[in-house]
Amino acid sequence: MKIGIVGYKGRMGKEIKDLFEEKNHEFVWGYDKDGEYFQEKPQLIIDFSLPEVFEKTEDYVKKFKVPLIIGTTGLQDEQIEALKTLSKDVPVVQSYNFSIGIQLFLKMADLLKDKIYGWDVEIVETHHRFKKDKPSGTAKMIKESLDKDVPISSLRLGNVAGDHVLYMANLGEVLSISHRALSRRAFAEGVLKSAEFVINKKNGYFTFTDVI
Ligand SMILES: NC(=O)C1=CN([C@@H]2O[C@H](COP(=O)(O)OP(=O)(O)OC[C@H]3O[C@@H](n4cnc5c(N)ncnc54)[C@H](O)[C@@H]3O)[C@@H](O)[C@H]2O)C=CC1
Ligand SMILES: O=C(O)C1=N[C@H](C(=O)O)C[C@H](O)C1
Repeated sequence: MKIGIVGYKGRMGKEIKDLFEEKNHEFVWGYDKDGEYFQEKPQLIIDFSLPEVFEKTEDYVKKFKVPLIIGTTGLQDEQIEALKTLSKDVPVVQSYNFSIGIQLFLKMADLLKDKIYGWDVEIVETHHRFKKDKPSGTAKMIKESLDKDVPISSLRLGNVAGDHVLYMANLGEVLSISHRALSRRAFAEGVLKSAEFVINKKNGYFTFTDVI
């Protein structure tokens, strides 16, 4: 595959570029703060940047008419709507977490959500000090999967790649589900799976749940 990355100079951008190149795919196009890198037209675009870059990504996806995989967090509702509109013309995969472990976490949360009536439920997420958004996109996905208003606590500590814990307690016991990304590689692997999934699709809106 010949890939393009929005945010290619960032932490995730570099991890994704490295992984794809290790697997003999080619990085041919990029967009970052200092503009465009152009070698040739990409076959798909991957966006790990910031919500304020979204419109630029949208323009490039329309211009190249290629699939989009987007992991940028903190998107506004209107931007998610815009992705759904875009997906009528090109395939789109959107997720706030591309790790397999978080997919399993969401399945466990779904299994438990009807069985913890009256329990205290809280989410704690911990990330590196450079993270711009709070709470994390993953914490928002976990909360959404529970169908109820659950408090989220956010810690910003050192270089933590991404920890999420769902605590559930009654007066006699505490149950928790926890996930720790040991590095950004786990997310990049999910992006590669998504690229293989989406590359030959014509259009449609997908999440990482659809991919695995
Ligand atoms: N969905 C997932 O599995 C994951 C999502 N993320 C999300 O990915 C995004 C990026 O995370 P990191 O790589 O850690 O951040 P980062 O700050 O290292 O990288 C962001 C990149 O976007 C570029 N950028 C910022 N403003 C720009 C502008 N106006 N125009 C063009 N480029 C611009 C920066 O120069 C930088 O290279 C965040 O939203 C983060 O929450 C991060 C890890 C996993
Ligand atoms: O910014 C990060 O680093 C991460 N962001 C995502 C989020 O906001 O949930 C996913 C992951 O936890 C790392």
